[in-house]
Amino acid sequence: MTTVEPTGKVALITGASRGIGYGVAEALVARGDRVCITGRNEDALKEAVEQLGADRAIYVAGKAHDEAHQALAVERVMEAFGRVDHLVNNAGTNPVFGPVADLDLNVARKVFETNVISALGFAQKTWHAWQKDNGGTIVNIASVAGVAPSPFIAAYGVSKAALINLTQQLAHEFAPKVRVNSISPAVVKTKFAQALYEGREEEAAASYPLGRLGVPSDIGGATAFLTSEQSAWVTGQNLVVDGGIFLNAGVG
Ligand SMILES: NC(=O)c1ccc[n+]([C@@H]2O[C@H](COP(=O)([O-])OP(=O)(O)OC[C@H]3O[C@@H](n4cnc5c(N)ncnc54)[C@H](O)[C@@H]3O)[C@@H](O)[C@H]2O)c1
Repeated sequence: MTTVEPTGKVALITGASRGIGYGVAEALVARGDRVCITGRNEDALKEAVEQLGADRAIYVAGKAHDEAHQALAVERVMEAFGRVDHLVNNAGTNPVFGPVADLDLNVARKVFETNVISALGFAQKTWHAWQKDNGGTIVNIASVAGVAPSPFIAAYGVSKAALINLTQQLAHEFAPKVRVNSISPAVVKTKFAQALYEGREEEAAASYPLGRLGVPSDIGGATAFLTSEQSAWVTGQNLVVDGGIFLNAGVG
């Protein structure tokens, strides 16, 4: 049970039983929002809801790219809370690491489906709920790999670049009712990114001007800003949250 004063606002967050999505859910619940988290693993979702507080959180299990799941999730949020204010498209995948010349196109399709089509579908379904009710905000969790190319993760990088462009498209079309922004993190300590720093975290952290890798609450804080009135005149932007690592691009 939480004692925070409720904001009356409701957020739908995809892929949020762990990692960055969970960090976002924690940040929004901590300020008094109610949340609906989605993901594929029902046990993990149940546990996450218990930790967030059953008075503040619900879950809907399913695959983010499945249209029926998208519709159901929005429907459940409306049933449970009577409104939706924020959509955070966080679910994402990167199953391959290797040269673009050998990239399996079926894998590339799957990456696009999860990283781009899911966000597009959830935005559509939420938009239709907004038409009957209030406006709101969308935050798409992109990546620094969508801003500058990273070798050996072409499908992922291109999908995140598409997500950043989708953010701008939606920001245009959904204004003035809905503000749409993206966040592009560098390496954040989650299961997804573990292979990038495991056994060499100190060395990896040293290349960041702020001296450490990201943690989910860093992205939670940025999302809290972009879903608050403090960012009321911000739309169509991609907020790079990277411990300053991009500053090093100009060095050497
Ligand atoms: N961790 C990083 O360094 C980093 C950096 C930049 C961007 N990101 C992005 O942040 C987002 C979250 O990543 P994370 O690091 O927390 O990873 P994670 O693996 O810890 O969490 C990803 C979540 O998305 C869910 N998910 C994946 N595919 C799904 C699907 N088809 N349907 C429903 N849920 C699905 C997973 O089950 C999991 O709950 C992703 O979009 C990722 O691309 C992560």
